Amino acid sequence: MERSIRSAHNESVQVVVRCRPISQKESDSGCTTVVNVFPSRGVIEVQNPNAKSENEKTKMFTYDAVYDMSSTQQSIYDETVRPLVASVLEGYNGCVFAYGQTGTGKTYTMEGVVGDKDEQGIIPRAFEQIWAHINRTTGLEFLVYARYLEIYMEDIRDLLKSKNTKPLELREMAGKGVFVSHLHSQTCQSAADMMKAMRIGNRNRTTGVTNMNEHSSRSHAIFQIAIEMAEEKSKSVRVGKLNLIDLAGSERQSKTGATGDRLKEASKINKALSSLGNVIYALAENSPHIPYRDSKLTRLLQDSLGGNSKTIMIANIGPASMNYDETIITLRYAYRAKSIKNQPIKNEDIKDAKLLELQREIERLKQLIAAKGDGKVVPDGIVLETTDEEMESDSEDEQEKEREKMLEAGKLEVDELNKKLRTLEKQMVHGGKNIVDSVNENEIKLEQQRAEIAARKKREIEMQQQIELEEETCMELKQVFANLQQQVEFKREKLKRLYTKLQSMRQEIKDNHDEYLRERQELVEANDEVSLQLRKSLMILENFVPPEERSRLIGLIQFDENSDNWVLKKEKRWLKPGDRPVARNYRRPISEYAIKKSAEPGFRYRGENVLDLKLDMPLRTTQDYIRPAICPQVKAAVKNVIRHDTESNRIVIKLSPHGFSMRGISKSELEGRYNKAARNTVEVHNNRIKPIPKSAKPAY
Ligand SMILES: Nc1ncnc2c1ncn2[C@@H]1O[C@H](COP(=O)(O)OP(=O)(O)OP(=O)(O)O)[C@@H](O)[C@H]1O
Repeated sequence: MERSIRSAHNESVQVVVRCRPISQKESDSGCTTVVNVFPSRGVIEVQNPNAKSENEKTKMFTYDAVYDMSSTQQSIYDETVRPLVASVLEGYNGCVFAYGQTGTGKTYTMEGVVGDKDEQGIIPRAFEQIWAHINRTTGLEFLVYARYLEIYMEDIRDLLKSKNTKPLELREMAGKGVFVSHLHSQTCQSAADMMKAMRIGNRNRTTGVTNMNEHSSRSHAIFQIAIEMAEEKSKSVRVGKLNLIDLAGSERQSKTGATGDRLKEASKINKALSSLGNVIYALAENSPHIPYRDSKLTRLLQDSLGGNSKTIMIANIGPASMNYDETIITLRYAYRAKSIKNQPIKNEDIKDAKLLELQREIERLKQLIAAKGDGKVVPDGIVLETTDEEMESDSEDEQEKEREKMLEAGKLEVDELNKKLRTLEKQMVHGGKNIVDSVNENEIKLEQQRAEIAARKKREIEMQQQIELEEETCMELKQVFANLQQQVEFKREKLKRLYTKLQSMRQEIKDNHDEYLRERQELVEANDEVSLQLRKSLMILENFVPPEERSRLIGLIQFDENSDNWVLKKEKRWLKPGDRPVARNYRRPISEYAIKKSAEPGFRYRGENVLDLKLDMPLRTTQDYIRPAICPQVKAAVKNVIRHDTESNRIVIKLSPHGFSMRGISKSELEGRYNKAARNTVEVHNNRIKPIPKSAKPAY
């Protein structure tokens, strides 16, 4: 899709934080509330329940807006999301995503209680706003479609299709950015249509139970809405796109009680979220490399973070003391995200919009119907008007019959075309259609008032933050000191305040440094593991793969941008006459016997790639050797015989005849070795080591 070339202005990602009420489970387990929210100043304060010093006690963060436990779904929507959806309706890209620890209210904020007017979340409210706008706007034609996908364990799934479909691929195209290929687009004609799509998708979404949340979202879910709009009969189309994202929760495995598959799932979730954190970090630091390619989530969010979208991040936190660490991590991420700058641009004059295609098809059908409808054209383009000569040659009756038959067929075709036209026209929505229903004076006034209040509140927070900042610098100037003592007192007070601030900043730097060290350690460990794997693979390649096969593989390997992975190209093999094809890289049962054989364990083809094979380990190893059990009586009898024989110097140790020649040890050398340990008590005779009777003299 082309984008208009317009000078874009920088706009920061808007970050808001919402703290949910303490849950019954948390208060039952004796947790206290450690989060204080100051909505009028946009400030969140968190008390460290395990603080060892005064400096560690309170942490303070400032955001664009903060919402406390009593905040309503309506206020969050009106104050933060409504202006963004209004921009999308003008042709901008918009993105709202909820981030936070598991069980902190991301799904509640994004979806809420579906069907409950007060409790419904951002997604259903956005549907209402979009359709209220369309129904009120006259003179515009709209084409609206929805897509719903989830990223589960790094696989992309279409939530509007049945659950067991193949994972979808990510693609990247110049001018179109990153997109998911073959994702189903559901055309919508009302908010109800969108709600239906959302319900279908939610039924297909992967959820599970964890210690922290009974209905935990185990995947990242993205609801995409595209709104194409054009003035009637105009060829200039604008497209607004909205991404509404409910991320899976960040979590500590120990807290969620994850084991087995759930643990694997959790580590994938954490990996994707940590790559999101890395992208946020790199953008905030203005790093030259932004690691978007590290996960599918970050690739899909590329436009929303540092791209051409207007973006709101909603960081969800819980107030309980037991979640202090996770809360701080979320607040830090959110704080970093504040400095990300996007360049939103209006998508205008889009040449490959579906709306244009639809308009063209409708126009074509209309022309076809008009041509067929006036009775001149029947199927296969036969012209019904007959010439005088023809009239003369055929009988009138026959001609009449023929004509009726053709007209009938023509009518059927026109009906079919009309049906098709109606279906296509239905997909396109003419703005202002339900103007009577939706233009309720009071409702519009109320909406305007809400928008005004929201804008005023935003201004107030900004002003308050500005005032607090300036207060520190201007206070001194404003103060008129009665005497020197007062001045000293004031300065001491100021110094104290600044010192506290300095201490808290030092602590924050220390915490950040500790976190950095921890992350670095994790990276080093991950790197070590990857290096080990690499070394192992290289070792196999160097020692077990013939050089010609190795260079063939190197020639075939290439990086696939779409799957973001290395793949083996298909090799073109030109067979010379008489050559027999050899199975490479795959098993190729060619006869019934081979098929039967291939089912047997250990069966292999000559041409198989050894890299794909697992080592056939022996069924038993020497380590597994279990001595045969000997009954104690037999053991005692054998011991007794040995003792008796040793005492009477009759023991003979039989040597393998190869022992000498293989090792090249001479008779005298062997005797020397044994006698060194056995104090001149053995002799070698006819390959046998014999103890020398105590009475006899050594032979040398
Ligand atoms: N602001 C709120 N007011 C009232 N209840 C809330 C609020 N936020 C969350 N809850 C309740 O907390 C519970 C967990 O919320 P939710 O499922 O939305 O969490 P989540 O962050 O989406 O979790 P996960 O990451 O595991 O999917 C739900 O029962 C929800 O109703």
